[in-house]
Amino acid sequence: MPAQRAVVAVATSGGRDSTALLHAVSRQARAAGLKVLALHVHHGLQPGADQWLAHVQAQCQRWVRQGWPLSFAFERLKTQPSPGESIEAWARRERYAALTRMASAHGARHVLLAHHRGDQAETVLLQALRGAGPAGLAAMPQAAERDGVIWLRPWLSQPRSAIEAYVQRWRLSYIDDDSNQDPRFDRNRLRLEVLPALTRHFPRAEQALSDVAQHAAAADAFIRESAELLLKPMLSPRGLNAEAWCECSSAQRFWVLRHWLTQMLHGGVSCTLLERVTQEGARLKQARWPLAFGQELRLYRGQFSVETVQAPVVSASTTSDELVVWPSAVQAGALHLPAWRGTLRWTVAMQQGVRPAMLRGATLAARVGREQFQLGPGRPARSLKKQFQALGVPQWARSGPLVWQGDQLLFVPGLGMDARYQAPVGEPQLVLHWHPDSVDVPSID
Ligand SMILES: Nc1ncnc2c1ncn2[C@@H]1O[C@H](COP(=O)(O)OP(=O)(O)OP(=O)(O)O)[C@@H](O)[C@H]1O
Repeated sequence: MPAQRAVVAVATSGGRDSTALLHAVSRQARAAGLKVLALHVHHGLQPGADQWLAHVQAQCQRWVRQGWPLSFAFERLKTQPSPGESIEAWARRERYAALTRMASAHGARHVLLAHHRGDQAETVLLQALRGAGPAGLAAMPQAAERDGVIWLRPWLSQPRSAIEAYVQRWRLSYIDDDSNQDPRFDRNRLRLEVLPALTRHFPRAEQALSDVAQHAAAADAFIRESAELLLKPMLSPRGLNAEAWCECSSAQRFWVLRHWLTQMLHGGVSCTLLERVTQEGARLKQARWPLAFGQELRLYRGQFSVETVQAPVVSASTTSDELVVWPSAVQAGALHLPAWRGTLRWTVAMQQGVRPAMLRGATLAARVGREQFQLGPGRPARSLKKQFQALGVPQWARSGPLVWQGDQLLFVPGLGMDARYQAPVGEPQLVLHWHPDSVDVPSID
C-alpha cells in the first residue's frame, strides 16, 4: 500500500499574500510528497465576502485541473461580534477557531499563514504603542502549537516586495480587500502612513522592528522558563506561598506573580497591579487587591489566593443600625450595603437557614465584643473571637454587620447562621452570606 501523503493546510483569504503562498506550496507539493488543503473563512462581514469565497474556490479548481494535489474547504461564521466588541478581535478569534475546526476535520496538523515581515513590523509597532512588554513585542511567532494545530508563518522574514515579485512572475489574480484602506483601523493607519514615513527616515525600520520581535521572543521565553522554575516550589493547594515569594528579588517577585496570576486567571493581568502587589505584598501580612471579573487577590496567613467576590444585585444606602428590607418569602436576593462595604445575600436552602419570618424587622449592628455564637446543633455557644480563631476566619471576612432579631444573634459574617435559630432541616429556608467589596487600598487589619 502506498504511504499516505501528509496534508498541509494553507489559510487563504483570497488576498495577494495568501494566494501567493497557496500557489507556492501547491506548486511544490507533489515533489515534496504532500497534499495541500486550502482553507477559507467566510466572515459574513462585508458585501464582497461571497465573491472572495467564489474566487478562492474557482482558483483552487483551476489548479486542481492542472494536476496539483489540492483540495478546498471553507466555513461560514455563524456568530456575530457582541455589542461593544472590537470587530477585528472578534474576526481574528473566530477565524482561528474555524481554521482549527477545518484543519482537524481534514487531518491537517499544520496550517500555514501568509504573514510577512511588513505584517510583523506593524504588529511590533502596534504592541509598542500599547506599552507592551516582552510577550507583546515578540509579536507573531514563526511556529506555534495551539489547540492541536501547528501554525506556521514561512514568509515571516520575507519583505512584501518579494511576495509582490512572486505574484507578478506567476501572474496570479487575487482580491483587494477594501477594508485594508480603511483609516479607522489602527493597523491600516500604521501600514499606510506611519511605516512609510518611518522607512523614509530609517530605511532599515522594517527589518529592525522584525529583529525587536525576535529579541523579545527570546527574552519572553527565558522569563517564562525562569518564572516557572521559581514558581513550582512555591505552589500549594491553597495558593502561592507568600513567605517563599518574599525571599525573591523584586524583579523575580514581579515575574513569578505575573506567571502565576496569568495561569490562575487564564489571561493577562495589569502591569500596574503587578507592580503594586510586588511592592505591597512584600511588606503586608494581610491584604486584598481587586482583579477583573469580580475576583480579587488575597494575602492571608502567608498565602496568596484568587477569590471570587460576588457582584451586588440591589443597592441601598444603610448605616450601621438602619433597618433593611428583608425578604418576606423563601426567595434568593441580595442587598449592597455601601456603609458596610459589602453585600448581604440570602440564598434558598433546606438546612442551616432561617424562616423568612425570623428576618422580619431584623437589624444590623457592629460587633461590640460580648456576643456569643453557636456554630452547630448541640455545640456550646462561644464568643465570636474564639469562634473566628478556631475556624481561622480571615479579618476581611469578619468585616460585615451582625444580623440581630431582637436580642437573638442570627448571623455573623465569616461564621454563618447561629444554630439556635435555624429552621427545621428539610424545610425551605434562607441562608445569609456576607461578601465584602473589593478594595483599592490593601487593608492591614
Ligand atoms: N478569511 C480568511 N480565510 C482564511 N485565512 C485567512 C482569512 N483571512 C486571513 N487569513 C490568513 O491570515 C493571514 C493574515 O491575515 P491578514 O488579514 O493580515 O491578511 P489579508 O489581508 O486578509 O490577506 P493576504 O495575507 O492573503 O494578503 C492571511 O495571510 C491568511 O493566511
